[in-house]
Amino acid sequence: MATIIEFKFGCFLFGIWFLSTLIVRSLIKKHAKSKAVLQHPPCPPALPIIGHLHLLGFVFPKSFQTLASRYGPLMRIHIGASTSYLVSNATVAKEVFKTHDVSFASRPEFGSSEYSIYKDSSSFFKADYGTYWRFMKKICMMELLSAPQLNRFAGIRKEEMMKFLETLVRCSDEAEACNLGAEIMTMTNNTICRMAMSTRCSGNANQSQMIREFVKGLQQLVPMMSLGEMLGPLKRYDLFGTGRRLKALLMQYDKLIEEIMMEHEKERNAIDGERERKDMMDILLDISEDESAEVKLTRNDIKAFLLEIFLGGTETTSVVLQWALAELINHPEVFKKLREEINTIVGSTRLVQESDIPNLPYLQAVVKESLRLHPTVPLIPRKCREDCKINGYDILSNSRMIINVYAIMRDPDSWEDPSKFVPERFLVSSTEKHGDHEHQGDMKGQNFKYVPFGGGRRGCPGAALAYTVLHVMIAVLVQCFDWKIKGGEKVDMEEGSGFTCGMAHPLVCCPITRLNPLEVAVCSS
Ligand code: HEM
Repeated sequence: MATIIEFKFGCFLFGIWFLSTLIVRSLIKKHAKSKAVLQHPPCPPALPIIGHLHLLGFVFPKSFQTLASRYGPLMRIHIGASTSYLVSNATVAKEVFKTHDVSFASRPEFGSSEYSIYKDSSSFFKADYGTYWRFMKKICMMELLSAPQLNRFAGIRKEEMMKFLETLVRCSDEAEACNLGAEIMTMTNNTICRMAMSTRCSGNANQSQMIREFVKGLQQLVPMMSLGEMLGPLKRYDLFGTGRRLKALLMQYDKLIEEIMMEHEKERNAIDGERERKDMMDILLDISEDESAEVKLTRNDIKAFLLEIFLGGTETTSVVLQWALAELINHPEVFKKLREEINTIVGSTRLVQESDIPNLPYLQAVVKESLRLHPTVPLIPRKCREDCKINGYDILSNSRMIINVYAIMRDPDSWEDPSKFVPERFLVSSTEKHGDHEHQGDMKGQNFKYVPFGGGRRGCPGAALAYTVLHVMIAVLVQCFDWKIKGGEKVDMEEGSGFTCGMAHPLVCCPITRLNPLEVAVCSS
C-alpha cells in the first residue's frame, strides 16, 4: 500500500517538474526570441542605479550632444530610473515630427499629478493626443493666438515696449547699468498677462507681483521636478518636497485667477453685449458657455490653460531676446549691418513697427540665427503612442522621446561653422552655397534642421507671437541705443545649467541713447 502511494506521489512530483520545465523553457525561448527580434538603439555603458547621470555635465543638452556624436543620432539613455530615447539630428527628427507625427503627438508624464490641483486632463501641454488636445489646439490657432487676435493686441505690445524703453532711457540719462534680464522678463510677462486677461502685471501692485512670482516659482520647481523624474515610481513620495511646494503655489495662483475670472464675469454681465476687444479669458469663458461645443470647458480647464500660456510664453521669449542682444553686442559688424538696414528702410523719424518686419531681411536673419544658437526649449519631450521603427530601431509604445533641438541646430553635418553667430546663412537672396551644405536661407516648409519651435502637429502654437515680439524688440534696441558692457568689452556667453539654455550670468549693460524713443514716439503720434 505504502509503495503505491509513494509511486503515485513520485509521478505527481515528476509531473510538476515536467510541466514547470516546459513553462520555464517556453518563457526563456519567448524572451530570447523577442530579444532577437527587437532592435534597440545604441546605449552608452551605464552604472547601476544612476545610469548615465555621471556622463552629464551642467548643461544637459550639450552633454547629450556630446554623447550623440559617439553613439549616434538615436540613442537610449538611462537617468536614474527613467529611460529616454534621444533624437539628435534632422533626419531622425523628421521621422518623429513628420513621418510618424501622430505616433509621437503625446507628451510623457512629467512630475507627479498627485500634487497638481488641476487634473492632468485639464492640461493642454500634458494632454495626450485626443479630443481635448485637438479642441484646445483649434481654439489656439483659430482664436487665441490667431493672426487677427494678435493684431488686436498690437497696441498692448507697443505700450509695454514703450514702458521698457522708458526704463532704458532713464538708465542712459543717469549713466546706470540696467539688468536687462529682469526688465525684459517684466515686459514679456506684462504683455502676455494683458493679452490673456487684461491684467497689466506691473500696473496692479498685487496682481502684478503675484503672477510674476508664480511664474518664477513654478519655473524654479521644474529642475527639481526633473530630478524627481529620475526616481521613477518613487517620485510619488515627494522626497524633495517639490510636490508640496507646487501645490502651495498652485493654490495661491488659483485664488488669484478665480478673482480675476469673477471680475471678468461681472463685467461681461454688466456690458450685456459684445466687448470691443476680448482677451483670452473672455474668449475661453464664451466657449465654456457654448452648449454646442465639442468639449465642455470647465473653470479649471481655463485656469490650467492660462497658467501654461504664462509659463510657455514669458521666459522663452525673454531669454532669446537677451541672447540675441548679447550676440549683437559681441558682433559689432552684425550690429552695424542691422542698424544700417533699419536706417535705410525705416529711417530715424519713427520707431520700427511690426508692419516693417517683412521689409527687413537682415533683421529676420538675426532673429533666426539667435533662435538657432539659443533655443529656449532645447529638449522637447514626446511620448511614443504605438510601437514603431525609427532610424531602423524599435521604439515601443509609451517610450519617452527627447528631441535635442540644441544638438540638431548645431549639427556640423547640417550647418557650416555651427557654433558661430552668422545671420548671413539665413539670407534668402544669397545664392552662394556653403561648401557641401545646401543653402540654408529658406526655413519655410519642412526643414527639420531648424526646429526652435518643435515640429508637426504638436509644434509651438505661440511661434507667431514670439517671432513678432522678437523682431520688433531687437530692431528697436539696435535702432535706439548703443550698448556698453559693465566691466568688459564682451558679454560672457556661458550657458546656464540644467535643461533650459538660459544665460549663466545676468545680462547687465549700459544703454546709451542714440535715438530717443520717447521723443520719436511723441513726434510720430
Ligand atoms: C521664443 C519663444 C518660444 C520658444 C522658443 C518656444 C518653443 C516651444 C517648443 C520647442 C515647444 C514644444 C513643441 C513640440 O513639442 O514640438 C513649445 C510648446 C508650446 N509653446 Fe512655445 N515657445 C515660445 C513661445 C511661446 C509663446 C509666446 C507661447 C504662448 C503665448 C507658447 C506656448 C506654447 C504652448 C502652449 C506649448 C505646448 C503645445 C502643445 O503641447 O501642444 N510658446 N514651445
